[in-house]
Formats: sequence, C-alpha cells, structure tokens
Amino acid sequence: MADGAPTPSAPPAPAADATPMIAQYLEIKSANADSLLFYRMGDFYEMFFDDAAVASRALGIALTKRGKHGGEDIPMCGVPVHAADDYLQRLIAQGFRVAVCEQTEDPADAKKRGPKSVVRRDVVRLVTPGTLTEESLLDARAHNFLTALFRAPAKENAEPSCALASIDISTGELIAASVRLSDLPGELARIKPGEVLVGDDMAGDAEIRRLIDEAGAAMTPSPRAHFDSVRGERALKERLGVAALDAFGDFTRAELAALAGLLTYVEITQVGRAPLLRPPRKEIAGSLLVIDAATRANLELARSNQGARAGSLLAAIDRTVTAAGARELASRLASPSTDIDLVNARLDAVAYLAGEPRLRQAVREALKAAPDLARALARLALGRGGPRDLGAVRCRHPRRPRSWSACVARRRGLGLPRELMGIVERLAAAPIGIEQSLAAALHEELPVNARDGGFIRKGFNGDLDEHRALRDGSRQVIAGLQATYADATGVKGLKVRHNNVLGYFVEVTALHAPTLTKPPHVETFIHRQTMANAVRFSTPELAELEARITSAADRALALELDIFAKLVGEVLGQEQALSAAGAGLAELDHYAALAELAAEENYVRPKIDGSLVFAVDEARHPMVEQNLRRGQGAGFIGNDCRLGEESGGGTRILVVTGPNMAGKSTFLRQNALLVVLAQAGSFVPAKSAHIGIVDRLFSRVGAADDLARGRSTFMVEMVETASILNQATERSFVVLDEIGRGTATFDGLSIAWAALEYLHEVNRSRVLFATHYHELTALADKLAHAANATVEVKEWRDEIVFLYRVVPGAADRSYGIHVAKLAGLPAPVLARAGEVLNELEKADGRPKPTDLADDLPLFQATKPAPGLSEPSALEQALGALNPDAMTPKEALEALYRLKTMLESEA
Ligand SMILES: Nc1ncnc2c1ncn2[C@@H]1O[C@H](COP(=O)(O)OP(=O)(O)OP(=O)(O)O)[C@@H](O)[C@H]1O
Repeated sequence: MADGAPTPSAPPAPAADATPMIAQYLEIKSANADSLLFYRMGDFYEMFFDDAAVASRALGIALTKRGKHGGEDIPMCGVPVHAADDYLQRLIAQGFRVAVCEQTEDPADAKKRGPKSVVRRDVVRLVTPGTLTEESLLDARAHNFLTALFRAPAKENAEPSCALASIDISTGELIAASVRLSDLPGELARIKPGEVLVGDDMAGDAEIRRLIDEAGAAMTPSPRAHFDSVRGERALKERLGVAALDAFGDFTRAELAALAGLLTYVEITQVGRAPLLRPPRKEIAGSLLVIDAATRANLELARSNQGARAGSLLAAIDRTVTAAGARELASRLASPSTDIDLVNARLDAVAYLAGEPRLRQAVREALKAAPDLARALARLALGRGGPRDLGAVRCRHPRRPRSWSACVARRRGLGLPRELMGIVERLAAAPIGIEQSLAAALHEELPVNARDGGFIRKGFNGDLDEHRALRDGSRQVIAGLQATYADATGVKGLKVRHNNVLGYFVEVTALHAPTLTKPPHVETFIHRQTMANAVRFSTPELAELEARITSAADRALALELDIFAKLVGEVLGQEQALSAAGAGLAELDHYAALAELAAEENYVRPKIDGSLVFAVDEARHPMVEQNLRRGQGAGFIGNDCRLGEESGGGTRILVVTGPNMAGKSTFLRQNALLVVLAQAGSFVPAKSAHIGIVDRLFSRVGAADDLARGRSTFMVEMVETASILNQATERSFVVLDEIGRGTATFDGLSIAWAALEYLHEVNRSRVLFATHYHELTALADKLAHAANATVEVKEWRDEIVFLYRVVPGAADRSYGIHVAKLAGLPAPVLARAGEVLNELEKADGRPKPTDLADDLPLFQATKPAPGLSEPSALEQALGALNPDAMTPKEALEALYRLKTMLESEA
C-alpha cells in the first residue's frame, strides 16, 4: 500500500458458511492484500468487507450489505464498470492501489460445470500511481514516471550514491542515472515520479520515506530480490532484442539493479502484458545542470509557490499546441543541459523557426491536429487501446503544410539546423503503408472502445459488409412487416416494437386483441403478454428475422474485432519507427513553441560558451513581467547584470542592497531563471545575454519555518547554506536572498559575512547576494571580486517611489517603515517605530548592539526618516473617520474636507 492512504485491514479467513463466490473473492483478495480489490460482477466492480468500508468512505458512495459470512453481514459497495475510470482516478489520487479482477470466462461455461460453480476470475492489472495509461487518469501535458531507487554498495572514500531507473509506461520512456545521495532530493524533484519503488530493506529508512514524500510520490516497497542486476540486464536485453546494452550507455551494476526492480514491478502490475520500452537512456552525471529541490521550488520552475502549474516558469513559457510537445518542453525545462554544443544546436533550431514566421505558423497549425501518438501506442501495446488509438496512428502526419515540405526540400542539407534535420529524417522514415491501410480501414469518427463496433469503413472487408447488410436489411424488413400485418389484420394501429425481454413483437390495443387471437390470424400471432391497455404477440417470421439480425450483428462485431486485432498487430510491428516519428513531432512542437515565445515575448538568443561570464542586458523576470502586463500597470523594468570577465573589474559577487519591495528578489531570481531557460535551449527575456555554461544552480531565500519537518527557519537556512558552500564550484551560479536573517542580528551578519568570504575565496562561483545587512557593502569594497549594487527608489512627499532600476553602489537606507505604512500598519505603530529608529540612528548613525532587539536588522541610514515620527494632520483626520457609521452624504463631505487639507499641506 502506498503511503498516505488508509490501509484496509486484512480480509477474514474463509468461514465454514462461505459461499463459493465469497470463497473465491477471499482467495483473490488475500493474494492482493495491499490493494483494494475491484471484483467484477456483471456490470459492476464490487468491493467487500473492509475494502468496501474504506472505498465507500474514500469515494463517498453508499455502503450496503450482501449476504452473511461467519454469521456476520458482509459490507459491500460497488462502482459501475462504465464509470470505473473516474473512481479509479479518485482512489489513485488518494494513494490507494487497486487490483482489477475480471471474469475470465463466459458465465454460460461456468454453469456447464455445475449449478454451484463460480465464474472464473483473475486479477488482470494492478493500478498504481506510477503505472497509469488511460487518458482519463493522466495529465496529458505531464509525464508520469515510476522510479525504482537502489542504493549502490558503499565504496571506500566515496560519497554514498544511488541509482535511479524510471519509466513512463504511458509512453515507454526509460531512463537510468546514478546520483550522489546528497543530490537525491534534487533528482526526485526533477523527475517528479508518481510512485517510487524501494527495496524492502530501504523501506524502513525514515529519511528515504521523507524524501519520497516531499517529492509528492507514493512509496512502494518491493522485495529486495527483485533488484537483481544480472536479471535486470537479461530482461532488458530480451525486451530490446539485443545481445549487449553498450549501444545505449555504460550502465553500472547499481543502475541495472534499479532497472531490474523497475521491470519486475511493471511485469507484476501489468500481469504479463509487456508495455512498450524505448531504448533506455542513460543520463550521465555532469551532462545536466544540477538544480536541487529547494532551488526548483524557490524559482517556481514547474510549480508555483501555491503548488499549481499556473504561475510557474513552465506555464509562463509554454506555447506548445500538442500534449506530447508540452511533455517535451516540461522535460527539457526540468533538465537543462551543460553540453555547450547541444544547447547551441537546440538554440539553432529555435532561431531557425523564430526567423521563419510563416513556416512556424504553418507547422503549428498543422500540429494542432496531431494526436498523442506515444500514449496511443503504449495503450495499444498493453491491450488497452481502442479504435481511437489506431486513429492516432492514421493521422500521424498532420496534413503537411505545403510551405513546410517545400521549405524542407529547399533547405535539405542547406542550412536546416541539425536538430530540425534530425526530426525531418525521423518523420520521413516513418512507415507510410500502415497509415494508408489504417486510413482505408477506419471511419472518420471512431468510438473509444472496440467492443462498440462500427469503426471499420464500408468496402474494406466484403464479409463484414455482407453481415452488416443482412443485419440492416433485416431491420428494414421488420419495419416493412408492420404495414403487411396491419393490412392483413385490418388493425390500423398495429405496431412492431422491440424490447430486451421479448425481442421484436407485435403490439395492438386490448380492443383489437381478439382479431389476432381468432382464426385465421391465430395461426400467425402467438400471444406473449397482456398489459393494461395493450396485448403483445410474436410471430415465427419476426423470431426468425430477429435471430438473423442478432447473428449478423454478432458476426459483424466479431469480424470487426478480428480486423482491429490485425491492425493493432501491424501497428505494433512498426512501433519503433512510429514512436520515433511521434517523438519527432513532439520535439518539433516544442521548438516551434519556443520560437513563438521568443517572437511573442521579445526574447533573444543567449550566447552560450565555456567562459565564466554572466552578462545580460535589460533582463526581465518572465513571470513577473507577464503578471504586470495582465495587471495593466507600469511595464517591467529590465536590468543589466554583469559578472565574470565582462564585468569590468572581474566581479564574481554582486551584493545587492535596497529597500524592501524595491525589486531585489525579482532581480536575483530573474538572472537564475535566465540560466535555466538558456541551458534548456530557450531564448531569454533580455536585450542580450552571454552565459558561460553553469554546472550547478542554487537559489535560496532566508527560509520560512519548516515546522512540518521540525526545523526552525534558521536551521533550514543554515542547512541550505551549508549545502551550497560544500557543493558550489567555479562554474556554479548562486543566488542568496537575505541569508542569515533568521537569527540574532550580529550572528546573522557574521554568518552572512563569512559565507560571502568563503564564496569569494573558495567556491569562486558567480553569486548574487541580496541583503539588508548594510555592513556587508563594506565587504564588497574589500574583496577584489565583489561589487555593490542597489535598487533605486525616489522619495516624494514622504512617500517612497520604486524605480526598479539596479545601479552600482549601496543603498543608503532601508525605508522599512515606509513599506510598513504601505502595508497598512496602524498609525500609532508607525509613529512609534519612527521614534525607535531615530533613537537607534543617533550617535554617528551606527546602532549599538546592546540597544537593539535581537532580531532587528541593522541599517546604516544617513538621513532621519522625515515625517514618520508623527502622523500628519491629514493622516490623523483620515484615521478618525469611521466609514461604517457615515451616510453617503457625510462620506462625500469628508472626502472634500480631506482633499482641501491635502492641498493646504502641499
Ligand atoms: N524590474 C521591475 N520592474 C517592474 N516591477 C518590478 C520589478 N522588480 C520588482 N517589481 C515589482 O515589485 C514587487 C516586489 O519586488 P521584490 O519582491 O523583488 O522586492 P524585494 O526588494 O525583494 O523586497 P523584500 O526586500 O521586501 O523581499 C514585485 O512583485 C513586482 O511587482
């Protein structure tokens, strides 16, 4: 059972009075004790005993009873089969696992074995958070990974590490990687699995449980024996049909063990059905920009602080038009690269499409019609596909816009960037024959389920057409019979009707019934039913036609299902080339979307190289910029940031001071976001950008309390600061926002001071450091590679005006009380705060530690805060008003009075 959901207690042992059905239920349930058992009975999945109690609570459905067991009522609840997906989704979202148990034989065959025999049933699938394939259970625009975690055997003098193997069984994507244990949280935050498998030896490790929980995944313990590297290697080779795995990467024993655990679990949950497997991809340490979990959360890369996609960087830049394209974009944004050539090749593709607006529009228009090929193929492979999934293969190529093919033909080998050329080649290599035969076979409009029939075109199969003609022809003959019978009997109101009990029958009113029950008609019409106002008859002719219709319909459906199975077989035979084409379309969509973004939002191509430069001109924050635009207020003010060789004095560290609310955090984060965007292959919101490739990105804010984890603000800050100081390299980019604020002033200042010195001397990373400790500006003057910057504000009539411009130099004061006033702090508190501040600032403007409350930040101010010590007459008058007690007229008069006061004060 995954964490988080209540575990149903074990089923009772079969009692002496157990019916054969309950005995069967209990046997299957005890083999699947950790799952809720969906036990198929006719048109329902039923749940019994404790499963029923738990599920009825979780789903809000009625709990009933069915028979007795051991003298007690058996609790029961059920969900209709046709609506099962909806209920499954709700159970999975609550952390349950569900074993789906189907009838595996025809009830008629069971009856033949004797009156007491039960229909055979078996579990056909375990539904768990990490093994979903149904459209209705998945987010179309996000991957759903199942990840197996394996702790690598400890090596002397080496940091402990672990291997991760992940599969998205809804697309077949398979990835393996090894990470240091300290990087595991970041890696889980990057992959964002729905479910994590761990060996049962690791399942008790509280730290591992916590990490998995924090990644938002369900944890599933698996027998340790499943993580067997020899078995993993063998299984993978067999599945891929290769003699050696070398072509896919150099997998370590630990990675093979993780792969083994993963594949075994997939086999168990899919009960023998083999999902598609793309060739495994090995992610090599160092090839990706390392971003830890805290940084991902802090920069709101895929989720906003509220936990939603809306408001995140991903949502702000996503212009894809297909679900597969959206997944591609999400993966790339989660895993920016450190490979300079690769990043530049990706930027070439975006640049090309950015420079060809007509082609881009044509491609995007055509892609809108492209179906989700990867997920359709995965469902077909697992035997869960329907006609619509075949339909997806049929229109793999959205009708190619002429400009696209012409353009590609013209530029083939002539400057079409490498990445786009690769896509064109994959699309060209996709089998055309299968598409044509599907187009010939399938109707335009397709049902979801094959068992509904009616999806094969007329003219595709002679036999099928014949049976359909017989079925439909007989229906017409039946319709004609009504007139014949009415003429023959002289009963004008005679009707031929149909219901499930009688099949086709003749119906007349009670008044006319005697006509049919007397000779000569009594020979033809056989009495079946007398209702209040009507009498019903059958005839041998109707019965015979009905039998013909039923058998023709059954036969037609059987033929359709045969054809369906053959077409599925053909499609799966070409699955690899089709998948490659599907992946190509997803990539194309994501490149065209990034180009669209660049054009729409005025982003530029960053220059990416191996230097240690970070130089951006007029850079903007993608989310804040879009928010401001929506608010229709003033626009976003772009800001430069220069670090490394291009900074003039070789500045690596920028100490940013400035009032609250001035835009410091925005400035810090936007630069970190530019690194992520650029290395993910996107253009960036700036006038120009030059970024020397970054290996690790850190972004920290003086944290809020993390009470759930039992750590104080300060402890969290220090743990995170420690991880940066221990890991950041010369190639890293570090953003620290008010680190040290969580403790007493001088302690915090001293720690911030020492951390800055360490970053300067030892880590030598590129660093943006925002602080309210004005003392740190002196440090920037002292350190060779540090400089000060501040965010400009203007004072106007005792108000503060934010200019949002980052300029060289240090802030002269904090304006904290001004901001507090903006926030609506009561006037007496503001007045008192002004007095305290004045006191503190006396004696050469330097506060004495003994005079300070422990957590009051230090600010060196050159000017007193004018007007803040006492509220103005206007403020006093305003404060004295009580709007609730005023009539509209009084309110209007008060407004005029205030306005006059304002004018006389000015
Ligand atoms: N460059 C900019 N152009 C326009 N508006 C901006 C800019 N930067 C910030 N803002 C606006 O100012 C608000 C506050 O910015 P931010 O949170 O970065 O300030 P801060 O200096 O970090 O404040 P504090 O010190 O209180 O944390 C933002 O939400 C945004 O609306």
